[in-house]
Amino acid sequence: MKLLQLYNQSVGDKATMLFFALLSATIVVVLYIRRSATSTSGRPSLPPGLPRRSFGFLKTDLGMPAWKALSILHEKHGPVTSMYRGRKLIISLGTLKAATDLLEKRGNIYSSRPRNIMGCIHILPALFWNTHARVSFRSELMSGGMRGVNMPYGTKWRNWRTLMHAGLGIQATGGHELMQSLESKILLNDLLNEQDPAAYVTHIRRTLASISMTMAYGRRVEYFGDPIALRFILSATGIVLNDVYLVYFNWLPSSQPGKFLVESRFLQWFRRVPEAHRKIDTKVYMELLSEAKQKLANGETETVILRKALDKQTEYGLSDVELAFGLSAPFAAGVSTSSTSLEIFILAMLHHPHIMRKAQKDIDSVVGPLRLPEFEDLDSLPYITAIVKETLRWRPLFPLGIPHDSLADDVYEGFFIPAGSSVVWNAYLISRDEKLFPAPDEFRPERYLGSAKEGSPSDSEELDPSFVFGFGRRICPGMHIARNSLFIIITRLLWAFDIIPSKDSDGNAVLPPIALEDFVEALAIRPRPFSYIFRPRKDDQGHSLITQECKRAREELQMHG
Ligand code: HEM
Repeated sequence: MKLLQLYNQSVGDKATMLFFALLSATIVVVLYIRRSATSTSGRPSLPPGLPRRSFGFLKTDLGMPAWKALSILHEKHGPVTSMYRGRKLIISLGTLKAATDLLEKRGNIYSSRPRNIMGCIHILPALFWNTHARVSFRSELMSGGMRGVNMPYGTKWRNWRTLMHAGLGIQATGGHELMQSLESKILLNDLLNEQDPAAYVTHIRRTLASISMTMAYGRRVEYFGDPIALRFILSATGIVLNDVYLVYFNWLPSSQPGKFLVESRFLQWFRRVPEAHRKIDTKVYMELLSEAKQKLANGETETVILRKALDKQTEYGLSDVELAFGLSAPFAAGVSTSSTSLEIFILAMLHHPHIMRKAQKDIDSVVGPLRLPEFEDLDSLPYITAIVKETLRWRPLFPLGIPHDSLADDVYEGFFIPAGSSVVWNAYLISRDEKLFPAPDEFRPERYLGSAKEGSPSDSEELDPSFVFGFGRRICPGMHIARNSLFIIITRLLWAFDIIPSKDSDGNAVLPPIALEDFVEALAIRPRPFSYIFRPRKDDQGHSLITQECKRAREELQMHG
């Protein structure tokens, strides 16, 4: 018996050893074959950067924000660099020229999006480094692939994009100005009456939420706690509600390994939560859609996107649910982006009071005390337009853009870019390009004005940080709406208030940090919550003007549905 046990044990040990020897040999052979298959002999090499790790599915923790890590790689390797995230090749473009050359001029190749089954598009940069993606565009499991921003290049995306252009494009922007103006009048009044500075931000978000919701569904967000709007904000922007999301965001990449995990049958337990969320999202969007349809039929609203979507529904073969998801885009993509930009503007004013005073002087001389600034003042207020541009450039909201996936093999500047690479543009580095923006760390609106326009690409071209809105076929369709919202809100805020720092218990002014490293890091950065005060700068007459304008705005919005 003992002999038999010893025999079994030794055979077992041998079998185990044999098994491991065979396994190791197989791994070596597979790695060798893969390496040879991807060898660069006979064709250009991949852009230099961080090579693939053998166990690439493990998290690549760079120990610093991704925009910084990739900027260091660019310093070493030039305008095109690469790194792997798992098996996914990430190509980073570090100059405006490289980004324009590929993402714009070769838009037929570089206009798709990475496949993203579980997490969110924000996860892509979030994967490089240890961070929670707090605001996200949901993806396949959570949206059934119905969110346009995540859609791969193709007919479905093009159809969705047509709707976006109809409702948000440059021709449509004029149609939204009245509503943007009325909402921002209400914002001024809300801020004037707000006693708690910590609540300012909720008024700003309400305003932007209402603007987006009205554009898509013809429905206002009257107060921040509006349940359907709140649900929508959480759902469409993916603001993290609970730890379950954090778990997904932390370990389920949009790269290939995550894809395999999600697709593996016995590991699908985690589908339940996102699918449950999708059900709730669908319910909210469908309710909003049917309410909007009703209003449209009764002539109570006129939303261009919805009308166009209904006109095209049959031609595009869109189900009601697809249509409802499609319409959620302005909200999903437009609220947190615009409100974070306003927070960045406020930070800039706290740190550069002389710029605020200069802007106020301009506004006072053009507008005076007896009326509010209007869109018609835009041409007379170039300094404010310059402040809007500088806000967008100074702290680019998407320091690495939103990844475009490539659809075909390509060669650029002698480097091979295989199909299926994720291409990001390093908006942070572009915003720091000394040739375009001398003294780039300074917040300096003057750089866009008069003889100071030393960074303009040419005499005929105006210096504009439009790269913050992306490139080519996927460029942000809401960019004009965003610029308009920023212009009217910033002008009115500066007309009505001084933006000043809060004080600590000893009465010293507290200036919040402004370094990008201090911001919350995700695909879109945002400042950590900070405090400040809107100090009214108008007399009683000015205050009653704000109150009256707000009352009229509410009535008018009521009339327009
Ligand atoms: C300061 C504000 C904003 C910034 C910085 C911004 C930036 C961006 C960027 C970088 C992209 C990706 C572009 C690309 O892949 O090349 C994008 C896409 C998008 N943006 Fe914006 N955005 C802003 C506001 C808005 C607003 C207000 C709306 C709608 C009302 C909007 C709607 C969209 C949509 C629908 C997409 C997806 C486009 C696609 O994938 O085809 N954005 N935005």
